[in-house]
Amino acid sequence: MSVRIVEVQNLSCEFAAGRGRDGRRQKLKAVDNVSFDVGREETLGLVGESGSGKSTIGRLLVGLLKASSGEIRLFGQSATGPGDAKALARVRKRIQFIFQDPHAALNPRMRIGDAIAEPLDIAGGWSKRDRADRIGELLEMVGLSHSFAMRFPHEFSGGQRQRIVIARALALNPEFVVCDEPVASLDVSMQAQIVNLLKDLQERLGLSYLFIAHDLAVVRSVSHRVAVLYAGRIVEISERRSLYQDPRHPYTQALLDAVPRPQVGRRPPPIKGEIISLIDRPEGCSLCPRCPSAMEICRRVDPALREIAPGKHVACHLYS
Ligand SMILES: Nc1ncnc2c1ncn2[C@@H]1O[C@H](COP(=O)(O)OP(=O)(O)OP(=O)(O)O)[C@@H](O)[C@H]1O
Repeated sequence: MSVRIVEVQNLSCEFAAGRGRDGRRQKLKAVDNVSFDVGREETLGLVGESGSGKSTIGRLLVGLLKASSGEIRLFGQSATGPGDAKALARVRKRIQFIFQDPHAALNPRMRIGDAIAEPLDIAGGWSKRDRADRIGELLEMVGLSHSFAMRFPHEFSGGQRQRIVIARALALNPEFVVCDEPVASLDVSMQAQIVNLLKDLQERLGLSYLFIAHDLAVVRSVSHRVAVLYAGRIVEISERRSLYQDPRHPYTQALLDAVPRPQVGRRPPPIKGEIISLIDRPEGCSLCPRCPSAMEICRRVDPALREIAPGKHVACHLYS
């Protein structure tokens, strides 16, 4: 097993959610007791429908949000406990975040060379010459000509803008990148190009990724392992091949059934029903109201995530 560079233990994150009917303050538990790790040069795919807590986990890892409880260790350094603040700041420089929407991520009035160099300017210490060389190097690294540096974002397609966003994320040589739905806003052929670019960069630069998506099709070719998230909890996590060939959790099976198939031509309906309330979580398994395999026990007892085969963890009473 490769070195673990990200270790997450029993992580939870709550948000204030106004007052309930009784006037009491309510909390929404977006991430509930989640544990996983990411190895060096590994991609962990994180998949779940809208509202399942994917972005919250990504933001917790890069320090944009504070955990309510649990522990995050980055390169061996605690990011949640009362650790060494300077050491943590050094570790944070080894981590970057790629946002979903390349249109929103780029300032329309900033030349793309300056946008890419923003992290260098913030870090400081770059001569004009080195800065210009680095911009050219980063543009070429993501498959764009260094002559584009003087252009503005509106001169580029969605896919090209995402390449620019990736170039900016790589400016300070990160080792771990949280990719939050990096291809969600692109058409299918562009999605494949960006996924291939990220894979290529991983090989060349030895990167590790947390790759967030709401669709199991998108993470298939890029992930070494995949974690499936439902209502803020991991319901299945395993090696990629095992997840796609032998999905065990009913929610993973439903997500796989919802993957579009070219020969069918249209997307089958996703699992019926709504995600449970994250404010007032009912007893028992969170999927129970929507689960085609629900049993009596599922209404009462919340299943723990258990290792049912080497490296394959599932939270479902069908396997207890
Ligand atoms: N800052 C916030 N304040 C209050 N609630 C929030 C906040 N951020 C997220 N939430 C809530 O937390 C839950 C999880 O949101 P999150 O964005 O992590 O889900 P997601 O799986 O990334 O969804 P999507 O695919 O739509 O981006 C949702 O119910 C969301 O409304």
